[in-house]
Formats: sequence, structure tokens, C-alpha cells
Amino acid sequence: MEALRSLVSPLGLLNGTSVVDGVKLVVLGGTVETARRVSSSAWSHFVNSFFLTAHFSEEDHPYDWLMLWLSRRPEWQRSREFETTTRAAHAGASGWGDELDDPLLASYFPPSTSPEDPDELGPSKTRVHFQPTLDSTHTIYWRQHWLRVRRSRGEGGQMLSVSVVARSNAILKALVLTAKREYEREAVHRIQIFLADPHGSWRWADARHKRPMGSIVLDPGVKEMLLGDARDFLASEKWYADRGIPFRRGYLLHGVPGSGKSSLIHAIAGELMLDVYVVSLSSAWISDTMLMGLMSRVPKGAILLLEDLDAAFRSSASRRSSSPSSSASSSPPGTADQKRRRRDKERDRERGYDAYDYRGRDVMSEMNTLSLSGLLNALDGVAAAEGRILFATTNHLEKLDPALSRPGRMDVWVEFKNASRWQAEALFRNFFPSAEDEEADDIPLDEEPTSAGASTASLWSTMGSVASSSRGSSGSGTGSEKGKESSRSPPPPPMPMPMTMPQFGSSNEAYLPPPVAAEIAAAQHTARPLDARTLAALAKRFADAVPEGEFSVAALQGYLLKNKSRPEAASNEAAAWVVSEREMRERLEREKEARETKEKMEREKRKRERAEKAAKKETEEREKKEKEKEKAKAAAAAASVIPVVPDAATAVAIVTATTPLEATTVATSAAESVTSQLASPTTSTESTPAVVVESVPAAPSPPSADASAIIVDVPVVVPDTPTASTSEPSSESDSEDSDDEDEDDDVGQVVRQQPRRISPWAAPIRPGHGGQWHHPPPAAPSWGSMGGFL
Ligand SMILES: Nc1ncnc2c1ncn2[C@@H]1O[C@H](COP(=O)(O)OP(=O)(O)OP(=O)(O)O)[C@@H](O)[C@H]1O
Repeated sequence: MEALRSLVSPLGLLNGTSVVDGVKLVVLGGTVETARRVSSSAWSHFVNSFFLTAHFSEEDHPYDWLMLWLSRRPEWQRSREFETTTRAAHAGASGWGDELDDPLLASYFPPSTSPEDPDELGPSKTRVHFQPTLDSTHTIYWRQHWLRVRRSRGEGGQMLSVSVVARSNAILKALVLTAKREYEREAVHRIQIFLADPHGSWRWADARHKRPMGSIVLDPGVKEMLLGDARDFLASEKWYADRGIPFRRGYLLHGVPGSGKSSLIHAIAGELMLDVYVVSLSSAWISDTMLMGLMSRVPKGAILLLEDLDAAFRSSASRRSSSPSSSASSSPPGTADQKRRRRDKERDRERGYDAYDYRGRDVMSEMNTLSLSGLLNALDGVAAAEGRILFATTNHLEKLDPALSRPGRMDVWVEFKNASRWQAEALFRNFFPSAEDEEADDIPLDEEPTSAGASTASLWSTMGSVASSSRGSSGSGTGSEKGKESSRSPPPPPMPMPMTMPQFGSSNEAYLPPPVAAEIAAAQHTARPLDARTLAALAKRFADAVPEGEFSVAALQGYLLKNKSRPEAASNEAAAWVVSEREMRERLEREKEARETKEKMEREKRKRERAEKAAKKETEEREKKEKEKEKAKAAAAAASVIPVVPDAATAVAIVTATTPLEATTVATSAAESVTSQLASPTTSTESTPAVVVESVPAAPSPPSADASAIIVDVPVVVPDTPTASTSEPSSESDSEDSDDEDEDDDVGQVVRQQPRRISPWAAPIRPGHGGQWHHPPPAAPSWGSMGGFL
């Protein structure tokens, strides 16, 4: 302390004791705070050392199981800090509906209503999901243990941590298994859909109601075959292992759009209780590595669905020449499908799309880096997942690469076609069910059904008087009860539109209310139950009106949906609908053709214009060149050529020129001159045929930095005649110098030599007075500094 005081005194602080006291306080406070933190940290370490903690990542299934389990725990729902969402973050998430049991919540509503009352909120209520906010800790008591649950955000998404004070982790394992069972019990009636996301992981997307297999109308045996095959596959893991065959099975569903491919997969997944993992190969973000990662993470016993397989590889897919013969159900040659494919191909070709020029592919290939080999590897490479069922769908089988659809990758092929009459009838029956379906088989189909007109007439004739009829207005009897009743007695009169709303005039006696307008009656959303006889006859009439294999099942379904409350109209108006559909289709075809023709003409026009422009430009350039050539020729006429024979190896002509073209022309004429000199008997015998012609900018001019040399190497054709001046070769030289003979072989061929670089401002050789040639003047003083040219 004395030392501290002695330190502060020289600073001129008169009252040193107050400073010392301040410092004392700081030191004391710091010590206390440090002690507090250390003890708190030690305590939490001590406590944590008794806790067992399990972490669950959002990317894995246990997270979903636990979230569902938690959503049903009252402690979780009583969180003081929570967030709400209308988007379920996980399968089977519960909403406010579960809160109805909470007496406290119920006390906020009048006894007759509740927040989930359909009459209060309407039938399409939105469920609100509830979950505690991130980074809040909750304590839940479960099986004599206190669980500490915390949801936080980690690197790979959200994390759930569950801690418990226990000697072994059995309690945590029991928790996970309980949550799993609960989840699966919930999932029995639904199929879970997972989608690949741009981060390369699977995200839960939806929990859909199962689709009954009976609602899929396909040729007899097709669905049974597929379902049986998939079921058999799932049960044969050992069989595959014993034979060393990869435990994978692939189904390729191909055919026209709207024929039930996706619906069948949905139904099979529901029947076999499998989750569906969907990846769209045409996604912009998909790449080889990403697909490989996704595929390897598909759990065992799940369905992997690759939709629109052909969309991924327009180029490779188009390489396919013809439909494969290995198809289990490939259509025979000449079928409507093949004709359609041919038509499609022709149309593509007309539009200018060929195998490697498909507009869609071009656009896609710019974004999507998935390659065919990447997909093949992902399907059955070393890292590919085992135990999964692959379903792939395509509308264009002919566009698939054979490697993609070969057995082993796609083991079973099923073709889906447009609706047959059989399917049309089944669809109709499916739409307007009757409890007497089984009896309908015995009823002769040639009997006329009750006409729509009669039905409508009877409907209106009963209007008004039946407003109070219990049968008509209640509609509470089950279809089967009604069906049984009608099988014993004549068909009941059609159900009139109930008049349940109080209105003026309902007690009128003099004037009855006018009949309900047809379109208003048609707007009813439930069809009256049909007796077996009527249903059979209506279904037959409908099927008769639908041409075989012309419309997709989806199109027929769309038509029936429009008439879902009017079975008679659906049947009677089917023929008119077919006509109108055809007209519409023809009109669309015509419009499309007209559009295509217009586009084609515009394309051709643009092409023509481009060609004309190019031709014009070419002509202009040619003319310009001609002019330059002529100009250069004129210049060359004044140029001089002197065979320089420094080592009897080169003839050099130095001419002036200002452009490369001019230089070439000048040099060429100079070379011609050299050639003629060589051919002349008077030419010196020492000059050799090899000639280098170089041209330089006009000189003399002072050297400047931007001066440039134009160096042209012009070949000279040496005449095949022996030069007159050649000395008689001696016999010795003949035998000694075989190189000379080699050179003789070159006579008549083009001889090139490396151009010799010279100073750009070296004065050109100009003819002297009296037609004499002079050697160039000595090099300019700055010659050595222009190394760039040397
Ligand atoms: N064979 C069928 N049986 C029952 N419903 C069908 C059938 N085909 C199509 N549908 C109905 O048509 C609609 C479209 O069917 P789906 O999506 O399964 O056709 P798709 O062949 O997968 O079509 P796309 O190739 O365009 O994907 C669905 O609502 C489905 O109910």
C-alpha cells in the first residue's frame, strides 16, 4: 500500500488516499466477480457431469419423432415463450385442436363453441402449430425422470438436445423408441413425403392421406403385379444377399401425361407404408455430387421417386434410337403411342430441335450440372443406397438413354396409355358409387336409363312440396340403406335441392316458388346415390361416348369432376364433350401450327437478311482489297528488286509499303521479278532461288517509337529449267556433294526462308538515276535501341 501511495504522490495528486481507496474497490469488485463466475461455471460443470445428453439433428428422423412427441406434452405447450406457425415443421405435428382439452383455453370460449368449431371458423380451417422459441430450455417430467429439452440452431439446421440425470442412457433410448412408435402410429394413415432441397438434404414436405389402390383404374393385373413385386422385393433382402445381387429394385413408369403414374406410386407407398423421397432431376441446383449424397441418404425401405426422368438429359436422352425390345410392356410397332412418338420427333425436328439442339436442354444445361454418368453412378454406384425402391416416371421413353433404363437400374417397365372404354366405365363407377355395385353385373345393359330430362323434370316437380320432406332435406341416411331400399322398390325420385334456409313465401298457398335454375341445381356438390341399374346404364353410356385411347384418365376425371353432382348429365353429355374437346384440340393445333409457321417464316427472314448482309460486306471487302491490290501494284511497278548475294543463299528485295496487304502485293510482284531474273539466262549464277522479300514503311523518316516493320515472306517459284549460268559439274563434285542433288530435287517447288528483320526506318532501296540499284544506306543511329524489331 505504501508503494502504491508513493506511486501516486509524484503525480501531484494531493489526496492520494482517495485514489488508493478507489483502486482497492476495483480490486475487491474484480475478485468477487471472478469468484462468482468461477463458482457458477464449476457448479454447472458439476451438475452437467450428472446429466446424460442426446442431440437430434433436424436432418434425421428422430428429430421428427421427438418433435411430434413433444408437441403432445403439456409442459411443452405451456411454454411461456413460444412461436406459432401454420406450416407444420414436421410430420404429424399437432395444432391448436389438441388444446381443446385444456380447460383454461376452453374457458375463453362460450360453452357451445370452440376455436376449432367448423361452424365458427368454416370448414377449411387453418391449423395453428405451436412450439417454444429457439434456445429456451424446458423441463418435462417423464417416467420418474426430469428431462431438460432445448431446441437450438446448429450448423446443419435446428438441433434438439434432451438431457436427463440418470446413471445409464437407457431412459433416453426409451424416449426415442417411444417417440418413434407414436410417430409411426400416427403415420399409419398417411404417407410421408420428403423433398430434396438445394442444400443437398431431405426435408419433410407433407404427410398425405393414403390413396386406396382401388381408386386407380388401370388394366387388370397391372397394379397387382407392381404391388406384389414391390412387396416381394422388400421381403427378399437375404435372397439378394445370398446371391450377391445389390438389394435394389427399379420401376420405370412411362407413358402419356395424366394416366396415373404418380397416383399409382402414391397408392403403392400407402399400401406398403413406405415414405416417399422425391427428387426432381430438372432442378436448377442439382449436381452429380449432390445427387450422389441424396441417394446415399435414402433410408432403407423407402421409395425414391425420380420424376420426369427425360427432363434431366435432353441430349443424352435423344440419343436413343428406338424403343427397347427388353421392355416388359413396350408397345408393339405401329401402335398409337409409337405414332405419337414419331409425330413428336418430327415436330421437334421441324422446330429445329434435334438431339443436340433442344432449347429446353440448352436452358437447363446452363443451370443444372447433372450428368448422365453422375445419375448412373448415383443409381447403382458403390455409394448408392441399398434396400430402396426406385420409381422413375417419364412421358418420353424414347428420349431416355439406354444406359439409364437398362435392367438392373429399371427392372420393371410399365406403360401407361390413354383411357380405354373399360377404364372410362370404371372411372365413372368410381365417381358415382353405389352400394349395389355387385348386383349391377346381373342387370342387362341395353335397358335405357332414366333420362336426364325425366330426372330433372321429376326433380322440379317435387320442388317445394319436399322442402319439409325428411328424406329429401335431411340426407342423413347412408348410401347403403338407401340402396337396399331402392333394390326392393322402384328407384327413388331424384333428391331435390333442399330448401333449408328460411325465406319469404315459403307459406304461400296461391303461388308456388318457381323451379330452381338448372345451373344453380348443377352447383350442388353431392350427387344423389344411384341405384345399380341406373349407374350401370349411365356408366355404359359414358364409356360408349368416350373414344378408345384418345383421352387421358386425367382428362376424363376432369370432365366427371365438373359434373360430379350430375351423373345423368355426365353420361348424356359425354358425346358432346368429346366433340367439343376435339374441336378445342384442333383449334389449339391450328393456332400452334400458325404460330410455328409464323415463327419459322420470321426465322427464315432473319436468316436471309443476315446472309444478304454478309454477302454485301464480303463484296465491299473484296472491292476494297482489289483497290488496295491495284494501288500496291502501281507502287510495286516503281519498286526495285536487287538480288543480294551476300552468301549466295538469299535474294532480298526491300520495298516500301504502308499496310500488310500492300506489302504482300508489292512483295509478290517483286518476287515475280526475282523469279523472272532467275529464269533469265543473263542472271548471275551465284544467286540462289530462295528469296525473302521484306517491306518496310516508307522511309527515310526519323525513327519513332511507334514505327513498325512489315515483314513479308514471299515464296518464289523457281523455274524448272537449269540456269544458263550454272557451271558444268565435275564428276568429282557429282560424287562428293550429294546435298546438291537433294537441292536439285527441290527444283520447281516452293522454297521458303525465314524472313530477315530489318530496321523499319532503313531507307528503302530506290532506283537510282539511270535505273541503277543501290544498296540501302547505313542503319540509323538508334537502330540498336529498337530491340523489339530484332
Ligand atoms: N389410371 C388412373 N386411375 C385413377 N385416376 C387417375 C388415373 N390416371 C390419372 N388419374 C387422375 O388424374 C390425375 C393425374 O394423374 P397422375 O398425376 O397420376 O398422372 P401422371 O401419369 O403421373 O401424369 P404426369 O405424367 O403428367 O405426371 C390424378 O388426379 C389422378 O387421380
